[in-house]
Amino acid sequence: MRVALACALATTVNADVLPANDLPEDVAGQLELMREPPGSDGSLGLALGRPEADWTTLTESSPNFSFDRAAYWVRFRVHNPTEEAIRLIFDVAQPLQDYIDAWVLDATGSPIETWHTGDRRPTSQRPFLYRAFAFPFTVEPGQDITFIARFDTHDGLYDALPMQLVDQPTFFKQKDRESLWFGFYYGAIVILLLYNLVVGLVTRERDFLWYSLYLGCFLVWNLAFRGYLALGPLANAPVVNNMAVGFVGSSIFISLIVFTKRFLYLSERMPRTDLLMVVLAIMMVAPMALSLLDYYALVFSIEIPLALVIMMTVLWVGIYQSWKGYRAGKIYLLAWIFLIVAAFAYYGRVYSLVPSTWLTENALNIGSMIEILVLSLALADRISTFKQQRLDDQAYLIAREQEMNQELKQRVEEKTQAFKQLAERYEQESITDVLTGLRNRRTFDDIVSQTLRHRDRETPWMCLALIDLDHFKTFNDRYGHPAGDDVLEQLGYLLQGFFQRTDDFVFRLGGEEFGVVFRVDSPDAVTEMMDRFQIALADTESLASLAGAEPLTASIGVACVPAGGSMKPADLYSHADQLLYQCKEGGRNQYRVEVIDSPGVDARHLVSE
Ligand SMILES: Nc1nc2c(ncn2[C@@H]2O[C@H](COP(=O)(O)OP(=O)(O)OP(=O)(O)O)[C@@H](O)[C@H]2O)c(=O)[nH]1
Repeated sequence: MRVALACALATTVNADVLPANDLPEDVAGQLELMREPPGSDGSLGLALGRPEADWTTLTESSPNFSFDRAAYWVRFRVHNPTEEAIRLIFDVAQPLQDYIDAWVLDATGSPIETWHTGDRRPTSQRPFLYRAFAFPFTVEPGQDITFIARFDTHDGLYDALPMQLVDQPTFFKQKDRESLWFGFYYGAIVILLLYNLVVGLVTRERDFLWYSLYLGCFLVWNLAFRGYLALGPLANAPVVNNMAVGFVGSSIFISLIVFTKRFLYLSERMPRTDLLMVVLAIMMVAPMALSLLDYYALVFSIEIPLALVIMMTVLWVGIYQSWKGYRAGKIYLLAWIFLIVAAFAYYGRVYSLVPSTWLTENALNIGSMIEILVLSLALADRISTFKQQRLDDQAYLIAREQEMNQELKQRVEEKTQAFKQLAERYEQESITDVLTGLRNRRTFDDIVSQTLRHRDRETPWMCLALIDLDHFKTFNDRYGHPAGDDVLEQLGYLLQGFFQRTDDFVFRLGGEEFGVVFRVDSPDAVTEMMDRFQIALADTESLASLAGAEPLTASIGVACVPAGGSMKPADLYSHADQLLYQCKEGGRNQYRVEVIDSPGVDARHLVSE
């Protein structure tokens, strides 16, 4: 089949002698080709000794012998019909050709120039420093020369061999343009690589790091594939450069798989395809390892089909996710379409399926550049989406926090209010007598002293009445303590009802003793008040019904003093208490009123009748 391929590229008609001053643009049909018979020692002598019938015309300018262990010979003749020497160059723009031996022979068949080069030989053996292989020679006026070259492989794998024969100025002009173009291309990849690497390191987003690894592998592979690696520091270590093509080539696909898995969430969205991708990545380790053992043809016979399956799979992933409406999937598909179209254009040119133009020549570079750019943009877009998501999350958290703070504040307020009410209740309870609901002794001193201090023109007199039930012990003993409680309660009601002005204060001071703080415009009104009270006490039905046989009576001591004076509460109390005592001594059921104009002076004493 390989022989058939070689024959398909050639016809049996031998090519003409080429005029050095008027070279055809395309070498297709101008070169002669011979497949070296097995067992040949590969020497120039043996090739020259072959019958002419073994040579066929090469109809392709870029033949590809693919997998073939045989060596191939290419030959052409040039004549310089002019008066001047013409400098030409035979360019084999295939940086990965393993071995090339080339000779320029004069008309007698003697070698004028000899080269032994190829990417498996040190770069220093090249005619000059160039990423591929170009052979410069001069055709003197009237001279006929024959150029003959032998192409051989390390272990039987050829790539396309794009050939051209041009004058040297044209060649260098072309290569200057090419260098510029590649400079832009690699520069752009390096910038994108650094950008993704820095973003990955700063954001700790591993997608960027895997993508950077993919870019890094792609860059190194491309430099090796395009022959630039052989011009670098490892120029004279061809084995390493050859290993790099296979090793880094496999790495590209492994890093691409990891990136795709993460970028498109394959394990969640396409678990079966994810598994397939993992298997393919593991399989890719085989050519990687083989490349280290330098099994070049074997590496590519595994790597190429695997790469095709991977490319088809990632294409499927892109199509499926686009169909499902995932944004990342759409961008990914777009990026891959560019690369795939470019790859078809490039290889189509190699196999003469599409015309060889600047665009098809550089299709891979353009396509890969767009692919890389689109994926970088997709990643950047993802970062901005993440950022937006983070901002949204933050905004949500802030709003939630505010809401919770508000809730907390409200709860604290409610609790504070409840505590306040509770405290007020306790406070109220602490100053309230449980049985009668009247004020107890606690606030008595304060209220007495406040009322004593407060001058009022309308009611300038302040009185303190101490009311004590008579023979209450006997009542208790006779009717029981609960009945006594009822009496005290009813008396409380009575007092509250009787003294109900805003500046009247009724207290249960303890036991069956009650106190009333009240104001009057004149002390003369007090006796009349006390008379009324005694009547009320006797007439109050509830009390009367409780009292039983003996009516309930009380003794009352009332001390009155003009408010705003220097009378002390304790002294006032003591006066009232003494009056009460006198009432008890005087036979009970009576009141005594003492009017103290100024403390200790001119006290008027009024007694109930
Ligand atoms: N039911 C009842 N009795 C009380 C309460 N507090 C005090 N007492 C009783 O009131 C009585 C007061 O007795 P005394 O101080 O001897 O006074 P009295 O019997 O009223 O005699 P005089 O005051 O001298 O008329 C006692 O028997 C107390 O137990 C109370 O809250 N409820």
